[in-house]
Amino acid sequence: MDSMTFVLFGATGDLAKRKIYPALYNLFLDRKLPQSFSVIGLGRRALGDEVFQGNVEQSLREFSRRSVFDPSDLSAFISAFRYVPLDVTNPDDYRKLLQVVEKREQELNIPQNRMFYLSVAPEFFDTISLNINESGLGTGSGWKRLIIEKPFGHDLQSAQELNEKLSKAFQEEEIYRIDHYLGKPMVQNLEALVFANPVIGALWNNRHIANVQITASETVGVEERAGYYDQSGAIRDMFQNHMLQVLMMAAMNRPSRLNATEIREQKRSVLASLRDLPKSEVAGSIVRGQYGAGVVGGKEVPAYRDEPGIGASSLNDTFVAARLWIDEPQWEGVPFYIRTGKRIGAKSTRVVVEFKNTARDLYMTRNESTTPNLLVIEIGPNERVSFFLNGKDALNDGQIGTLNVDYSANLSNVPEAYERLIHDALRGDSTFFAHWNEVELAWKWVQPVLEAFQENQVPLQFYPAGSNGPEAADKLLAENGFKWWLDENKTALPEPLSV
Ligand SMILES: NC(=O)C1=CN([C@@H]2O[C@H](COP(=O)(O)OP(=O)(O)OC[C@H]3O[C@@H](n4cnc5c(N)ncnc54)[C@H](OP(=O)(O)O)[C@@H]3O)[C@@H](O)[C@H]2O)C=CC1
Ligand SMILES: O=C1O[C@H](COP(=O)(O)O)[C@@H](O)[C@H](O)[C@H]1O
Repeated sequence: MDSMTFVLFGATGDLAKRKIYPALYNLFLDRKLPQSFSVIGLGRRALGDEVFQGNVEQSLREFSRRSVFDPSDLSAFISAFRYVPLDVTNPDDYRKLLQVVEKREQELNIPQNRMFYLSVAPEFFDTISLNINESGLGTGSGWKRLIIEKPFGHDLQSAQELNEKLSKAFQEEEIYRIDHYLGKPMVQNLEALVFANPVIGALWNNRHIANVQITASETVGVEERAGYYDQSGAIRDMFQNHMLQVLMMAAMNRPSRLNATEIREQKRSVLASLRDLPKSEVAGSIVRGQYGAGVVGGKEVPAYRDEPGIGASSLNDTFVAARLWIDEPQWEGVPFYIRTGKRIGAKSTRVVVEFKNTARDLYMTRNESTTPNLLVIEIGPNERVSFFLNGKDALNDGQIGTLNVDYSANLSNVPEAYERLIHDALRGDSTFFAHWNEVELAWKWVQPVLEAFQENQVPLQFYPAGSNGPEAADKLLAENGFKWWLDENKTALPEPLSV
């Protein structure tokens, strides 16, 4: 791997502390960082190198997935860190930064390969990229790359404007837009499950699949992010990015090769084939919800409108459910349902594929009922793949019951999303980053939904905290003769045989 300088904007912030430093440290211990590297942290605070290095060490002790710290590893890692006070809006500060970067490159005798990581508020993304360009930081003799956090715009127009500005300083292949869902092992695994298993791949079409359900439910509420979340809602915070990324990964066609260009092209093609949802039809296909007071994990929690920083009449969506259609022959007639919400009874991110129940008629002649075969792919908090099949229950006169073929991954100590993604970016592999084409198409699809919400054309459905979301989300499936398949605690997955 190329030696490089990692320039971190937002080095004193929450994300750096909780995710980026632990990720870099784990990569260092796993020998996945280059032999020589330099990290330059930036923020407005006036810190010296030593204090900064102490803060980095503190964050490792608090947030790293490893709990044992070898002093020599730790000091070798920490010694790569320097701090430069910088206001992102001040061009002079970038010139000072350039001097420090160059000095470190000379000391370490490394090429001018520079990774710029923007872990700051999105309103600074364009200013920073412009200043990187104008200060000479971005015109060294090595490569330059930009890792950029979400959110990428707050609607179609702002995303296009941002992209336009970024593209003045960075080529598309130099931009790595983080979507941490793409760093999750089971999201990455969707491709292998379908394309490395002919037995599943052969069924991956409308002849065999009745519907696909993608859920990301969370038990947490708005937490301390009222300012951001009340302007964003579930539709921007989760749906436009993470949920549509999972949809693309689940529904893409077979790539001819397993490289970034091919996989991203197949993903793009899923979004390009999504049936448009005109504003006038949003209310028929989208459910918009907000949590009321309730009980989550045995604890009483307040309604969204009573959360600190949220207005008493906020119409913000904390839950969204949607029915989507992909206008490709492979998926004709197969509804894809997506739902995501906060303050739901259980934390669960999963894809459930319901197969057509063609065995039903045969077994009905014996007064027995079969359950549709289900493939359940749990993305988090556990990683698991389960097949729910039908079989004879020896303990019940050989009647048909549900067999569960279950694979549970023990991923307790595997690299977490930020490690995998930063490692990929350092290697120049953009497969699991969001390409502009995907981001733009995602905003294009979502834009009429944003407008319909804004104009209050979609009724806001209240649901008690701790429930599964508004009943209207169940009706969305019932209209097509389906129901949500939930997790074991929430009863609706078929009860497996005890044999
Ligand atoms: N925190 C999280 O879990 C997640 C965050 N994100 C995204 O990551 C980014 C960072 O979030 P987070 O770390 O939570 O934010 P924080 O508010 O915790 O940190 C913001 C950082 O920006 C720096 N900063 C603010 N203004 C300036 C300025 N004018 N010049 C230079 N530096 C400045 C701050 O440093 P100082 O105060 O020293 O100036 C600080 O280091 C955001 O885009 C967010 O959306 C995405 C997913 C999850
Ligand atoms: O990006 C975000 O994701 C989290 C959910 O992530 P997960 O990995 O825990 O599923 C969500 O809570 C947050 O609001 C959103 O900004």
